Amino acid sequence: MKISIGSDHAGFELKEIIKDHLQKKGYEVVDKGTYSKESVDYPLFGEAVGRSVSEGETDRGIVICGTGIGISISANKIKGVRAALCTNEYMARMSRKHNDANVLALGSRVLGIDLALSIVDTFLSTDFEGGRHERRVHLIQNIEKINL
Ligand SMILES: O=C(CO)[C@H](O)[C@H](O)COP(=O)(O)O
Repeated sequence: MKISIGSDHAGFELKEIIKDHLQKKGYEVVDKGTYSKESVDYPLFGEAVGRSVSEGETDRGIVICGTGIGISISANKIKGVRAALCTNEYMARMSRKHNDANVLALGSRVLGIDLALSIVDTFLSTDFEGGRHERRVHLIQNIEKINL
């Protein structure tokens, strides 16, 4: 599985830790920045990861800012992106099982490193359940078609 990852300055250190963790597990990781702790604007990185997933360059995305809120809002503006802001493993599991989320958003100022890594592992190892949830995901996709 190919993963794109992006963060602002607040998420930079956690991004590097997650990138290293994923590479050690054998994932191919595409780093969309930022590349230092210098202050930057999170929408640029939410957009870059969102486009990477939406255009099929990568299978899943991970976006990180201080709270995870701004960068998840930004990624969700890209057509085809279902970004889920998760603060625990249950949310990560359900974002995959029920929502078929394709981008995980994390808050570096909210989560400890161990919890963040276990949220990432849960997100990447859980499959979409389909069934009634498929109908609901299609309804989300319909909203995108209407709001051109
Ligand atoms: O969480 C965020 C957006 O939702 C940002 O990381 C946060 O707003 C950045 O703040 P600052 O410029 O004060 O470091």
